[in-house]
Formats: sequence, structure tokens, C-alpha cells
Amino acid sequence: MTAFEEFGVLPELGKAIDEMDWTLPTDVQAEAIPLILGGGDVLMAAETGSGKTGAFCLPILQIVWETLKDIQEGKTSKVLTQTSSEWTMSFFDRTDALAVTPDGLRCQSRDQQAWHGCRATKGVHTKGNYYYEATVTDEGLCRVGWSTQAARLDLGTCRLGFGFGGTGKKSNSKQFDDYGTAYGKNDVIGCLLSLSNGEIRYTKNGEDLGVAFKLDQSRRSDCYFPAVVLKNAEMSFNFGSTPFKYAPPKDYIALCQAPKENVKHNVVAAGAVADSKPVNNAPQAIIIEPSRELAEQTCTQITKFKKYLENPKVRELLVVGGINVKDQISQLNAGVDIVVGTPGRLEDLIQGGYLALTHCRFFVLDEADGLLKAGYGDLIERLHRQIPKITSDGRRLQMVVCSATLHAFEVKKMAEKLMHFPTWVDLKGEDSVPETVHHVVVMVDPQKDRSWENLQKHVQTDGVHAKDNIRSGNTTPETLSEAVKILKGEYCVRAIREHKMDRAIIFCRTKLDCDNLERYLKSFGKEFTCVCLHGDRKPAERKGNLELFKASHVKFLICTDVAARGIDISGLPFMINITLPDEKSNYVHRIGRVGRAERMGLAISLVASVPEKVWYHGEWCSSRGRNCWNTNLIDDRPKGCCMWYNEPQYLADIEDHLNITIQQVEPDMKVPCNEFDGKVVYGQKRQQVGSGYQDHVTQMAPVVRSLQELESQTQLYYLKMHHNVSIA
Ligand SMILES: Nc1ncnc2c1ncn2[C@@H]1O[C@H](COP(=O)(O)OP(=O)(O)OP(=O)(O)O)[C@@H](O)[C@H]1O
Repeated sequence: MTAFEEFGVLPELGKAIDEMDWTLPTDVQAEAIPLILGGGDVLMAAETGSGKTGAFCLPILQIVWETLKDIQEGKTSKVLTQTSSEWTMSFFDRTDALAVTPDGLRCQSRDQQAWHGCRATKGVHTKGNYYYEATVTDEGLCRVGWSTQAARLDLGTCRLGFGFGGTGKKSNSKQFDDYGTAYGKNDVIGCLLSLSNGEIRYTKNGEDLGVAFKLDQSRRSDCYFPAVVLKNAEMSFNFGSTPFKYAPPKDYIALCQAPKENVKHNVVAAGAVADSKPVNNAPQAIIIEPSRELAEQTCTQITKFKKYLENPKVRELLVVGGINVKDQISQLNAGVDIVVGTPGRLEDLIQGGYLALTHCRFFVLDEADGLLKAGYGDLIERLHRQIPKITSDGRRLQMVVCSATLHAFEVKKMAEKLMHFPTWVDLKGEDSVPETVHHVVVMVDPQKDRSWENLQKHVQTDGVHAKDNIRSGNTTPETLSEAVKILKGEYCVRAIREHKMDRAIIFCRTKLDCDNLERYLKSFGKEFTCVCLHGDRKPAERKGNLELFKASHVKFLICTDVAARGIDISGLPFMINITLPDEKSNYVHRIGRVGRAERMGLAISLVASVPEKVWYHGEWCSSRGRNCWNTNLIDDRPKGCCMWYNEPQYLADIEDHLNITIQQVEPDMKVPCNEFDGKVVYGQKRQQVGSGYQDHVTQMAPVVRSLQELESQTQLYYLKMHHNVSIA
């Protein structure tokens, strides 16, 4: 049995993993795989290169395959309708951002701005006096009581809903009146409905607060359901299936004892369950990635994992721009189980009705903070709203969210709103850089290093200073800025030569900078073969260029932040930042292209000591940069497309965010190796540290063996003691 199988992974998947030489799960995989297999929502925050892709692809693939198998074998027994004998809060008759625990006895809403409500699965009518208890289990605002099926879920804001709120107010038809006393965490609210007397009253920790509402004669024949509305709060419910904390008053009975003829089921139950019959264009999993390259990489990972999963076969599909949409539609129509895609194309296909969300059971946001920062928050919410929250076999929709930089406010806000009691798999508790990445900074100071004044050949600069008076000997900000651009080209070449780099990824700030650097490196002939990857290159060229680099046919990949996240190039030893990224989290992602899967990597960032004037084409720029030479500043009138880039400030922000001081090295690019023991070979695993997966297994083997022996002895003793079985 492989180590992965011990975590509950199918042997067929275990076999494929074994072939990939993954001996042990990484830490994040060990934590996240069982959680996802167990049906939970997971927020996965772990360093770059720590194996997050496998951590969500493996369990998803497994559950998707098991579901297909169940359908193939005609097993539909797991269907959950919530119309059985139990009294619970409804999974269906609730607002989106309110979560209900699988047992249906606890509700939670983490939205701080709005109220979210829910009704029970059953209600009572005609006659009788009924009681249930609601306990406040967390700080926040609650209102609890009774409502009819037609009432708004925002309890107490229409004439059919009757609530008692934590601020000591009763409410009906939006009228809030003083009633009882305020209540909060740990208080137990008894909700009483007397259909015989036509009244609703409450108790607080057993104390009767008196009649709250008198029901109109005309409303007495309605069916009343327990109901709650919460704002960033949590309440648990007891309808009488376990002993009450405070016994109901005389003449009242527990709701769960209501006679059958006085009970009605909530009609909002069945409609919201996903259909159980498979539909070709309705996949079970939607995985959203921020870039084409990353989507393709994740899809390839799934293809590799599923190699031995047979009968039925799982069908994955890549849905990204640049691929013929007609082909994608015909593939969707032919049947697909897992879709991996970028937001734009996914939404086009969904809104066009070509891709249905009705059978989706996994909604995955890879690089979630990147997706939110790129403005896809609304799209994510829109899609989430369209996915049924309960699958046809009674499982809850699972959401998995991951990134190396998940500690962002917008991620937490989204998780609170959309996720269901998510578990954080957070190994460090903050954004951090893996120990395998040696990252250093080189200051580019054109006042100290004046070599830029008399270079015969240098990189073509971005033309920001084309109209400025740039002269050697001159120290205007414009001249120094132009000097920085020239020096950065030189320092890049120097770094490559000093470290004998034969494979490196080089990040520039703009597409134009990438093109200029590509031309410059190519001017050295075979010494610096390179390709470019950025948004202005055609999809086929991007794909081809990445493949050339991955296959080591060229030495350097020059790119913008489009390749900052997720791209996995095995054993990549070096990375150069020509300019620090505008977005500080992208520093972590960029340098995380090296030092992956326990291999060592060196990341060198060039940082200008003086301000550099750069292009910044915002939405106000009609051509978004194409042939735009408006060198006015963005704050000028009329507004321009340039800004002064203050790199020392960006560096300070990054250091502050990561809570570290990044080591500085001299412009000769020599990196002291004492800290890294001098034995490091970038691109290789660190030697003699005993943490290699292979070594680890060898080291652990004897301990595991003796644990196994102890375990079987314990079991034998147990059998002997309790069942009188003799031990041989
Ligand atoms: N259990 C394992 N054993 C050995 N190698 C592994 C294991 N899990 C993942 N890897 C390898 O580690 C590398 C990084 O994995 P992956 O791309 O999933 O990282 P990540 O955490 O998603 O990184 P990023 O945050 O940069 O996207 C890949 O090359 C992958 O094949």
C-alpha cells in the first residue's frame, strides 16, 4: 500500500502517483486530501511548490470517479431529501450565505453586512401547542421564531414572519418593538407557538417573557415553521430529539412530537437538489484558474493521475480562450466530468447555455486571491449562486480555495460569504517563502555605478524618456531613470554569467520590457537563447514558447506576471526580477517558480535605488498601451500613461508583508553561500539534510514496523479481554 493510499486514496490513483515518483504526500496534501475526501470545504494556504494542485485534484478525481461508478451500478440509495422523519433546518429553504450543518441542527452566517435566513424542514398547523429551543452559539445578531412558507426568509420583515431578536425586540411586518430582554452567546431561547390560543411567546433561559404576538383569526390556519435570521452569527436548534435545556411549559410539547396530521413538509425541499441523472454538458467539478497556462497544467495533472482509473473513464476538459469554441462545445456535448478553465471562457460557455452547473459538486478556485484581485469576485459569486448546494446523492457542494498568498482580506470575505464551515489548511499562518528559495536583492544605483554612460551596446529602453533631455553627466530624475533601465539590462546579463545560468525565468513589468529584453538577449546569439510569454502573444505562441522552455530547448523565459502564478517547471534553478511586481503578493509567486518540490532555487531581484519613470496604461488609455506614447503622468491634466515607480518602497512593502529582511548582494552578483552551506546546487535537492522523501521512508520504516506490531498486539489483547478469544 502506498503512503497516499493510507490517506484513503484509491489504489488506481496510488499507482499513477507512484509512477510519478511521489513517495510521500507533502504536508499540505496530507492535511487536505482527507478533508476533501470527507466532504469538507477547504481553504488551502501553503507555500509555492508545496503540491497544492495534487492536494485538490486527487480527492476530486476520486469522488468524481466513485460517483460515476455508483451511477453505472445503479446505486442511488444515498439520495437525501430531508423530508424524512427528522425535524431539522432546511438545506434548501435558506438564503445563499447561510450555512447549515450536515445534521441540520446548526445555522451560521458570516456575512457582516446582511441578514441571512432559514426555515425548518417541517411546520405545524391547525391545532396544538409547540416548543423548540434555539441556542446562540457565537457572537453576532440573531432573530428567531416562526414563519409561514410564504414569509420572507428575513424573519420579521413581513406580516407572515414573527421574530424575537437579540437586541430585545420582537418584530413582524418590519415593526420592531421592545420585548423581553436582550440575549447573546450561550443564551437559550424557547420558541412557543400556541395554535389553540393563537399566540407566540418566548422564554429566555427558561424564564417566560410573555405573549409576543397574537395571531389574527385569519392566520391561525396557516402552517408555521421554525425560522431564524442571522447576521454574522450562529445558532443551534433542538426540536426535541435530544433533551431540552429547559423543559417546555405545561400544555406545550416538543415540535418533533407533533401529531402527523398537524405536520406539513417544507415545499422548498426537493427543487434545489441537483438532478441525479447524468447530463453530458454538466460536469461534476469546475476548477477556475487565473491563466491559460495554469489551467492547462492542472488539466494535464488530472490526465496523469487518472491513468489507471478505468470503467468508467473520467473525462476532463480544458476551457480556455484561444481554443476553438465550437470544438469545446462539441466536447461538452459528448460528455465531460471535470472542467478546468479560465474565468472568461467559462462564463461565456455557461451564459451561452453550453455548460450547465446543475451537477457540479466541486467548485475550486485555484490562486483565489489572484482571481479576486483581477476583478472576478462578482463572476465567482454569480457562478456560485447558480450551483445547487446539495448534490443528487445528498452531498453538499464542496468549495476548495487555494493559494500561496491566501492571507488577503478579500479571500476571507469571500470565504465567509460562500463557503460552508471551511477548514483552513494553513501550515505557516502567514504568506511565506519556502526554505528552498534563496532570494536576494541587488540595488541598481546609477549614481554609484556610472558604467551606463559609455556603453557601446545596451538594452533598448521603453521610450518613456524619448522626449526628455538625457545626457551623461546630467543627474536629473529623468536621466537617472533612463540609466536604471540601461543598467538593469547589464545586471541581468551579469547575473546570468556570474551564476552560469543555463535555465532561468526572467520577470519584467511590462510586455514592452519583455520584448526589449528578448531582443537584447537574442543579440548575444547562442549564448542567451530565449522566448517570451505575455498577454500580447497569441495563445499558440504562448503555448509553444512555454513548451520550448520546459523542454530546455531555450535557456530563458522572459515574461510578465501572467506567468507569476502556479507555473511548474521541474527543477528550475534560477529566477530574475528585472523590476519588483506592483502587487506585493506576486513577489511570493514569482520567486516561487524556483525552489519547488524540495529543489533549491536562487531568485535575484534588481531594485532601482532612484525612482524610475514607467508606463502605466489604465482603463483611461483607449489603446491599453498599443502604440501609446503619452508620457504625461497619471496625475497630470490631461491624464497620461506614466508614473514614477518607487522600488525601494515596493521592497519595503514586500519585506513588511513577509516579515523578513531580504538579503542584499553587491552588483558583482556574487551570492554568499555560507547560509546555504556552500553545498547547494540550484535546481537540485539539498544534500544530506535527511528530509528527502526517499530518505524519509527508509528512516521511518523500522518505527512504522514496530508500531504495526504494537497495534496488532493491542487488538489481540482487546479480543481476549472482551470476547474470550485465545491468543495463539
Ligand atoms: N507528494 C509529492 N511528492 C513529490 N513531488 C511532488 C509531490 N506533490 C507535488 N509534487 C511536485 O511538486 C511540484 C509543485 O507542485 P504544485 O505545482 O502542485 O505546487 P503548488 O503548491 O500548486 O505551487 P504554486 O503555489 O506555485 O502554484 C510539482 O512539480 C509536483 O509534481
